[in-house]
Amino acid sequence: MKPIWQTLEQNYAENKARSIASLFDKGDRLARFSATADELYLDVAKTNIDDDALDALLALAEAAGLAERRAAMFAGEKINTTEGRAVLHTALRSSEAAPLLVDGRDVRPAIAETLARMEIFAEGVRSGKIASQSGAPFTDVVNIGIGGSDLGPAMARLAFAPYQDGPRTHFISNVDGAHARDTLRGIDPATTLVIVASKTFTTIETMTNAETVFGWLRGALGEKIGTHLAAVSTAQELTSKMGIDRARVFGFADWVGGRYSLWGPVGLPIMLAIGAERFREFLDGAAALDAHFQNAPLAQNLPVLLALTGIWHRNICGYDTRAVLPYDQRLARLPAYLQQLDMESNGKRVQMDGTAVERDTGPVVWGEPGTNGQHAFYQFLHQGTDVIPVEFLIAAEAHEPELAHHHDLLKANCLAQSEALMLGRSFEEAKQIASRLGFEGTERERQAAHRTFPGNRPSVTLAYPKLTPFVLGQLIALYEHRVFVEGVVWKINSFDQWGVELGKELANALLPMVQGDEAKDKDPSTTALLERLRE
Ligand SMILES: O=P(O)(O)OC[C@H]1O[C@](O)(CO)[C@@H](O)[C@@H]1O
Repeated sequence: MKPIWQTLEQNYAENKARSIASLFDKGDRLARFSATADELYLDVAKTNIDDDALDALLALAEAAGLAERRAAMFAGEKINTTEGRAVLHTALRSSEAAPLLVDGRDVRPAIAETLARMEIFAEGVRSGKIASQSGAPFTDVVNIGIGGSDLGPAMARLAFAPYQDGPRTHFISNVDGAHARDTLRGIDPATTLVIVASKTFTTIETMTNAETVFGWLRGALGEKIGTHLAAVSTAQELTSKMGIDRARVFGFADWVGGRYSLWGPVGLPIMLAIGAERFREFLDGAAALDAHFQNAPLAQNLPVLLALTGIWHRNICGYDTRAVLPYDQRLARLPAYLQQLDMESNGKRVQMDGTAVERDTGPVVWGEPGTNGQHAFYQFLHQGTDVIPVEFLIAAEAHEPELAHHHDLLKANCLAQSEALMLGRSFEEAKQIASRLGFEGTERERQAAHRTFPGNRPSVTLAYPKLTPFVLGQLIALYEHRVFVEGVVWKINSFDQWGVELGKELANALLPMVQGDEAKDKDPSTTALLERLRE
């Protein structure tokens, strides 16, 4: 039997120029190339993957040991082998009762206890029972964190705007003082609760911002600011050093990766904004997708189909990037969130065993909400020299029934884009358009060339009834598991992030030179830049 990769490469070589639209002529393509999981519907039919290619891709997942790796993750085995850790963010949203052992200890009681403490705290703040120093209810929450301690709640905060009935939430992540300054402007420290969120509690950006924000609180409230503070971390002893009351510290274990952490205490700002009940719905959505990922046959399994489509585009077609284009303004931060989830997880160049990867790994992930993107970079998507596989997201219903005509336009645009990318417009059609515009002869040909769309550009679409907490939970879990499946096929560790370390170390070494020390052992380019950047 031919190796699976070779089968896929040959299939693509033979069918590269085939029209994607023609694939719909044969049989019921949609039945095989779409699938549902509770509220989510995934359509991967507008791609150049045919039945044989899908068979081979599914065989690839099986041959990579997907079922075993998946079972190992959910069972709490230490699949993050470079850090010697289990990977159990799924446990944070699970309502299963059977013990889940890590190092011989059941992790479920601590998860349940922390969630219950979060709920008491969040509902206390929301009701005004837990109040500011003056006794007035908290009106604002400032979350200080970066990466996984910021992107998840910041993304969800926007997504859940229709459900926001608690204090306003704000996010400070960048060490750039402008972020703190601009965020704090207009907020009253007397009624602001500050959450310091950091898995390690050593991240320089977060520690620096925390000191600045604490100073801001002290300026208004005096030295005793404890009633205005809370912390989220795995390093409880470090939170005490910062003077945060133990009762206000919400811990989690090292088997929750930063970029997978919004289901636990890192989600506290979301719970404060929308309440404990809605937050549970968010967890339930993710848990439903977890169950689907574990139980649905691979051929109808959303994360598997999405991952295999990604592998086809990355490894077989050789596309370097993928665009995530939510036709949902409230998912404006989803692409940024997915950049960390996907690129920090799968931007790897060695396999689990330390040898070089055999294939390209994670692509560049980028995107913007539709329809804004249409008026910016879609020109490139339709007529540029690179092909970019696109992932559209769209809800059947908006939260604004009185503005239904807006949503109709949004849906029409989303569908139009995937259709236009697939069908394109032939030179002949473009010539007819040029004729109608009054062009003749060679000028008609020239004008037609500019109005021709090559088409045959792939896209997938994710549709859901409405952007509810349950649906967002499903969506995020879907992307998490997609990243996992791709990582399994590429044989990489999707749960470490050594690639962020070198820059951190060099920044520490450079700081004294930025502050005036002589530049030592630096290349001429860096030395010259240091000179220029000194105040
Ligand atoms: O939550 P912490 O420990 O402050 O880390 C923040 C982020 O920094 C990283 O370690 C590296 O960027 C991310 O993985 C993490 O989400």
